[in-house]
Amino acid sequence: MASEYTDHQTVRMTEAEEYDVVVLGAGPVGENVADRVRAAGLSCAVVESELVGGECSYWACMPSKALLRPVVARAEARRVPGLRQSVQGPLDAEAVLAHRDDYTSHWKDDGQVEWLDGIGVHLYRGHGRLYGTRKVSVTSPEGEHHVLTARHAVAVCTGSRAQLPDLPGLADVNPWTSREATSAKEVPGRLVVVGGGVVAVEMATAWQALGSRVAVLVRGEGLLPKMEPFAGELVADALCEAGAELRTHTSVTDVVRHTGTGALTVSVRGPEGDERLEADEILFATGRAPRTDDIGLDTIGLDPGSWLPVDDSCRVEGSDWLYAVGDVNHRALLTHQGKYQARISGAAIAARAAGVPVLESDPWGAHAATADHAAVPQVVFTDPEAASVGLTLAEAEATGRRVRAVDYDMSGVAGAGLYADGYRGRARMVVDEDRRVLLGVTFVGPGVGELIHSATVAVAGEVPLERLWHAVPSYPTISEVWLRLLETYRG
Ligand SMILES: Cc1cc2nc3c(=O)[nH]c(=O)nc-3n(C[C@H](O)[C@H](O)[C@H](O)COP(=O)(O)OP(=O)(O)OC[C@H]3O[C@@H](n4cnc5c(N)ncnc54)[C@H](O)[C@@H]3O)c2cc1C
Ligand SMILES: NC(=O)c1ccc[n+]([C@@H]2O[C@H](COP(=O)([O-])OP(=O)(O)OC[C@H]3O[C@@H](n4cnc5c(N)ncnc54)[C@H](O)[C@@H]3O)[C@@H](O)[C@H]2O)c1
Repeated sequence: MASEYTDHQTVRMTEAEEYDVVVLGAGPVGENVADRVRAAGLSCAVVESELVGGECSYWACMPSKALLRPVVARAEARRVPGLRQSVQGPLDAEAVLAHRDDYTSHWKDDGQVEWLDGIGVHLYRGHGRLYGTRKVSVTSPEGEHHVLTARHAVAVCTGSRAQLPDLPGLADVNPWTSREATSAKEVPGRLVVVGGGVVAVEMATAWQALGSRVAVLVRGEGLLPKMEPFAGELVADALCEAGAELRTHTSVTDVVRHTGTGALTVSVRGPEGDERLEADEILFATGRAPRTDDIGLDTIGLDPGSWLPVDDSCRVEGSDWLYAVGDVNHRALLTHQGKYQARISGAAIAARAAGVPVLESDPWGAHAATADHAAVPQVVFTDPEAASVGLTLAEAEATGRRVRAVDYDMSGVAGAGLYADGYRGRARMVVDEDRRVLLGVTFVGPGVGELIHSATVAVAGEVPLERLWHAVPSYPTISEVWLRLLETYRG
């Protein structure tokens, strides 16, 4: 690490303000690091440039799920005989958007600030930057400067932002990113969605059901490429049945917004050659970039704009005081996994501050985020839901282990048939044949989001197959798919 930064022209020094721990970024992850270190009796300051609660509360998880819940509930109700007839009408888009607004507290963070206050964390509003070893400078919106010193640790929890492709003039047409897709006040007539990942499928599902005519453009083979192939296939079928158009092997080459009408012409290249699509909005759901370009990484010898690789206690490699937690370390860009890392790193910071000589850093120890490697769960809140934990078959095979995939058509489960008429879904478990434990599980189908934690327990707990036979699923629930998977494995 480089020695302390001394450019006093960049920041006017104020009297040093000292804390045990300084957290940069008050998203869900920064909040949880602060909570953990406070619970261990350390003093803590948090620096936030926008809203306490971060991307998740205002432009990601919460608004997107508030938009999707009525969509999925209506689709499921339409599959229940006796109820179907009552839910044939369109969604009340205005009411759905109003519900979404309530869920984001109308983009106000008073509640979260009160919570921080309640746990005794000092909030500095403003843009924070590292300022040499264990120091953070903050410039408030009013132009006031503070230099905070951390006695033990600085935790960078600045998250990620949408990554736009490098198309000339793209910024001039004001494309939607995940922020606009989750906060838009009106339903666009025609929406082009670029990308086939989680943001793309969730937002295509939501806006198609809210009344947009959606076209999804995917440059690769299909949707949800990070999951088992059948997940993307089932979600694609459902999106198309809902009226969306899906074009694979298709890339955007140009986007023009017309003055006057405000409409867009989107030039695309696909299997049919070059074409032009007309749209009212275009959403780029093309991945994320780390928010590290302007956080003073250069003052400690690190590269601005890079993800921050960490060890299993979330400490930045080569440092004894700098931690990077949540999206910014690029381990698993998910709120629940970032919060898990916050619990682990908070405990590690507290243990090191207390002078504990040896941390519990063995796999699955209290100071090791082992689940990041072996048991990351994710639910994609589309209709049908897609939920997974651990490794896909392809990932498991790539580790060189002797593995076997066991598949089951979930329509054969009694509880699934009761849950929805004509239930369509599929399950896969990936078995480590030598250890006879599960490496990964994927469920796709209505209602599987609430099923995946059972698989997370099995994978993280490395529960032997022989013992899984004794975990008896209740009749008649969808969970009986576990029994069917075990029977299929036994043959
Ligand atoms: C549309 C969408 C839907 C999603 N849905 C889900 C979901 O359903 N479930 C799920 O688990 N995950 C979901 N995610 C992912 C989830 O939003 C992220 O994993 C999560 O927000 C990461 O939390 P974080 O605290 O690391 O970062 P963020 O939530 O991005 O918070 C970082 C905070 O740091 C602040 N900050 C940044 N730079 C500075 C600076 N220099 N000074 C001061 N403050 C700074 C930011 O203002 C922000 O408040 C979704 C993502 C998107 C885009
Ligand atoms: N329910 C959830 O858990 C949830 C919901 C939304 C987002 N998230 C998380 O947020 C993160 C971001 O999601 P995301 O969907 O933006 O990213 P992603 O990485 O999952 O998907 C991005 C997709 O865009 C494609 N792409 C990239 N550049 C492109 C280009 N120039 N042209 C066309 N396609 C391009 C990629 O091939 C990829 O399939 C993910 O890690 C995801 O796990 C989670």
